[in-house]
Amino acid sequence: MIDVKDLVVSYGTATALDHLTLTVGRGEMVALLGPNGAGKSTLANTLAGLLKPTSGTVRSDGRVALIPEGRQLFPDLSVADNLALGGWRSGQRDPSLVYDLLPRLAELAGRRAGVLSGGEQQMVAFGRAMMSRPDVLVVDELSLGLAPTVTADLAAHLTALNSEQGLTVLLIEQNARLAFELCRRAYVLESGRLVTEGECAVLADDPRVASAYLGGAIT
Ligand SMILES: Nc1ncnc2c1ncn2[C@@H]1O[C@H](COP(=O)(O)OP(=O)(O)OP(=O)(O)O)[C@@H](O)[C@H]1O
Repeated sequence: MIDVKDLVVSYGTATALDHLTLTVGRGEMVALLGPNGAGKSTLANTLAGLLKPTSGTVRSDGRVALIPEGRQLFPDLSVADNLALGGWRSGQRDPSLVYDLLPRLAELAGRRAGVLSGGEQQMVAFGRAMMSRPDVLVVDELSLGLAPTVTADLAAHLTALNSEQGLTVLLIEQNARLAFELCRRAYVLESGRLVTEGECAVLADDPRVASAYLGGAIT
């Protein structure tokens, strides 16, 4: 569903992704971990078509939607208008599917996005992505700055979409515990290169991964 081969993405002379190869199969939910500056958002933006590869290829079947880092809402527009912008490319005007999925958004529809809490804003970004009826969802930092209960609520929605509707998900996360809970497989990126990949259960027992991302071994 997502097939990235030998991908190089540069900003001028600075290389952010350095010959990256990874795949996410149809209906899979796969995690991508990495420290600040590893190139995670660069990959997300390239998958969403916002950045062009310098070399290598990025292929995906079907429509790709992005929940961008920092949400990137239009703060002066209403929640309903932010959602409508998400449906612009696919011609999807009716937000009722998204309101069925995330009923709180129907209650917030008339509110200005800029006055919402961080969790509510992330829900709007989630709903906006779903307005395009994606086959593949790239989530750039679901949990960033959110309370654990809010993150858990959003994660439950994501898991349901993946397991019940077969949505393919690439979950980019700083919170490795969350990523390992939600995903079976993960890739670890550092300085634009893959340093390890595999089953989350195995990675969690890898001392390098545990000390860098889990604050010590998982018990
Ligand atoms: N617009 C830009 N112009 C120049 N360099 C950039 C630009 N955007 C990102 N970079 C650089 O590319 C590298 C990868 O950045 P990127 O934002 O993809 O990392 P990240 O893993 O998402 O980091 P974070 O977790 O902090 O968001 C970094 O060295 C960053 O400084």
